[in-house]
Amino acid sequence: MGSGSDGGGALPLFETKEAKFKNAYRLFLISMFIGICMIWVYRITQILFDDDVEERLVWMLLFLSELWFGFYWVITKSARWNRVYRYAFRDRLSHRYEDKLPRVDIFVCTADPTIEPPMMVINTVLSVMAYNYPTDKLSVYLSDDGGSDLTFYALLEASVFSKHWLPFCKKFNIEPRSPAAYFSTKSNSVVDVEGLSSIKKLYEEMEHRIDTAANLGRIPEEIRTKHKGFSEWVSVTSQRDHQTILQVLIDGRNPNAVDIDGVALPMLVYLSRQKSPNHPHNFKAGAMNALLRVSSKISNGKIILNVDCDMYSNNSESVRDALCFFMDEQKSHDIAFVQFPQSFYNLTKNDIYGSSLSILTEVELPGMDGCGGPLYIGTGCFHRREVLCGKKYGTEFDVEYEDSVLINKVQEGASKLEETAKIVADCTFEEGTQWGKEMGLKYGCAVEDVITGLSIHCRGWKSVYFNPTRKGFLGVAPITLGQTLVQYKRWAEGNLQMLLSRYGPLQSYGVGRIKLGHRMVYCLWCIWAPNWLATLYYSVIPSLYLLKGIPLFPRISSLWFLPFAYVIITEILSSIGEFLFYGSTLGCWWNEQRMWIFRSTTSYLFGFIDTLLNLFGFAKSRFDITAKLIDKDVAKRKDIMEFGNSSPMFIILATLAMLNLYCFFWGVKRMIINTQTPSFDSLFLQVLLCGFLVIINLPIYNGLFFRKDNGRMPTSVTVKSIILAVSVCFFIM
Ligand SMILES: O=c1ccn([C@@H]2O[C@H](COP(=O)(O)OP(=O)(O)O[C@H]3O[C@H](CO)[C@@H](O)[C@H](O)[C@H]3O)[C@@H](O)[C@H]2O)c(=O)[nH]1
Ligand SMILES: [Mn+2]
Repeated sequence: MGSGSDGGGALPLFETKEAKFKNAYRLFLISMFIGICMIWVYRITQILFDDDVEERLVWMLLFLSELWFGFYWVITKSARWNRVYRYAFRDRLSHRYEDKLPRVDIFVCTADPTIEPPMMVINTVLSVMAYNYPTDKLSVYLSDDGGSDLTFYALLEASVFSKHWLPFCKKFNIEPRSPAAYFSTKSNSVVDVEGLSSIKKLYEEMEHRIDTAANLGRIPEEIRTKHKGFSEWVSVTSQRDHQTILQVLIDGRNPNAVDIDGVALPMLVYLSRQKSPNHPHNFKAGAMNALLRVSSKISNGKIILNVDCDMYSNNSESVRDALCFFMDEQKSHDIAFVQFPQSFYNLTKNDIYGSSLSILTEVELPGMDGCGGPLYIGTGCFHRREVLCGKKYGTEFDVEYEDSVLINKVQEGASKLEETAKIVADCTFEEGTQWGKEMGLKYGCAVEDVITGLSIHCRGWKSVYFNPTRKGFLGVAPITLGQTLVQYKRWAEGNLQMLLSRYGPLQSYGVGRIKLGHRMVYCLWCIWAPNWLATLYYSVIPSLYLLKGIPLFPRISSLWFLPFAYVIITEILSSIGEFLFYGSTLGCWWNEQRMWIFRSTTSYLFGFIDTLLNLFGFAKSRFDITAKLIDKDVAKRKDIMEFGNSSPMFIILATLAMLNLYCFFWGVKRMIINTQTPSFDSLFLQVLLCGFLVIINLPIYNGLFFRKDNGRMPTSVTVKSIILAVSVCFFIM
């Protein structure tokens, strides 16, 4: 072991294990699938030809909905068919490669100083500067699409604070290395008290200065004179119209760039690419591509880590962990990127908006890893630079990691470097090039990350999903219902655009390169949006027919009842099982069921419509940035659902809730009073479905009628939803 870089016969740097009880689980899935087929058979055979036309139509559409759900079920379970789990051995990596570690460039993206506070951004930056990795091989780039001098100022402060923070982290080997996160953990007793209080004081002073500037609305003159970079803002008139601003805040090549212990600091660069109203800037994808080019002129790291500005590093070993997957002598040759899960630090106990993504991170991504590799989800992801720049998988790929020392030899000063690197961030630079198409991140899709990952898979590469016990990255999940639904709308829209693009998993592009199973799992996200149709149908029609007293499901005493019961019960139990097994609560499961229905009838519907509008050229693509600032008033109510405005999404939700409430009570009442209508026996499943929807919607009734706080539903929503729901019921009766 450890006999040189060829690694022949050496122990592997990573290991892959299959999930336990795989075959038993597969058998179980097959039994469920048989149940689903029986439901389809029931719909086909039981259609009554002497029924009236309307009822036959309703029945057929119900069948189509169930066909869709069954199909979607197959897709979701395909992501569970072959789960694998990865383990990295970074001690072996250090042993074999410590002096040959590659350069790593870290890209942090921010876009708006008001909804992404600079203090949060620099905490993320500091956390990644403090990785346990040779500092001369680490470069950190901040892309600021907000073009804000406040963000620049905060980064300048961070560059000074890092001289104290990095030695502190390394001396006491602390975790996590985001100062704000670290100061709020309770377990920092191992550190010496004096050291802790003095670093905390430095941090608080810095925070105070930044807050003062933020409240002032401009950077005070005495600060502006301290760095030449501020002069760039003299000519900046707007966020959307300015020249490229590139400032090397710490020049890692400079022997004077050291911390208080005399240890070299990582490179730290601020970039705000040129913006002009005449050029599309392509949101985050455009920012990433500018970073790719600028960094290639400065540090040109072979490995690139991309994080969103709210995702601080929670584990100082992540770079080394990721490298285990890139540097194994036998198994690394086709691995293009290593994706860590998106995890969040601001979740409430029962995760009221279902934003923990726990099933995605614990079940679906390991499942995708088993059949070709996880998707690229935009943050917490390590890429090989060449792959991100468009390289195909093939023999010409060199796995040689020895760094060319070229960059170090360049003896030009930082200002000279800024001048040369700046040019590639101009908005005209990409004209007539393959950037955004065959090179870099793809343009024109609301999920630039996922489609870029897919195109990499189409070029023959694999990817790896790594989910260590100590989470690699922690970020901010949206904290209001509105934000959550808008975020999902963007995702649903982007994924549907992807399905329709030439990379779409159903398209022929990439056939043969990307396996059927892998395509199926990709579909899981691609077809989120179309779910709205079947879900909406299922949450309206059976309830209205309950009101009319017409049964649409088999009676309890019929044999056809069995497949329904089997599928419903096993699906509920197995999904509860998944939640509990991965450390979630029953409450989380319940909230996730609610959010699935809410998203389907709002985010997915709107995402679907916008995709179509976009396709036919009626709408321009946009990127609604998720707010990371937590409003104090909202934070007080974090355990109840936050509505607060009269978004059209809320009107839909409220109308559906009212409709089901009405159908449930009138339907049941009529069933009891009027003996003409069919009995409970034949309406049981409909009552159950409608009752379930009523219970799911409890937070909506609460928001409509009982709450007094600012997070309640506005009265206008209450009025509109009641009128709409009542009219639908009268119309149908
Ligand atoms: O014009 C823009 C817009 C956004 N961003 C950055 O993109 C990141 C993600 O934006 P956010 O609003 O936080 O979106 P989320 O929905 O939380 O992001 C998820 O989904 C996005 C795709 O929809 C991916 O880009 C993200 O990486 C992924 O975390 C943030 O750091 C932004 O600063 C830019 O740099 N430029
Ligand atoms: Mn985000």
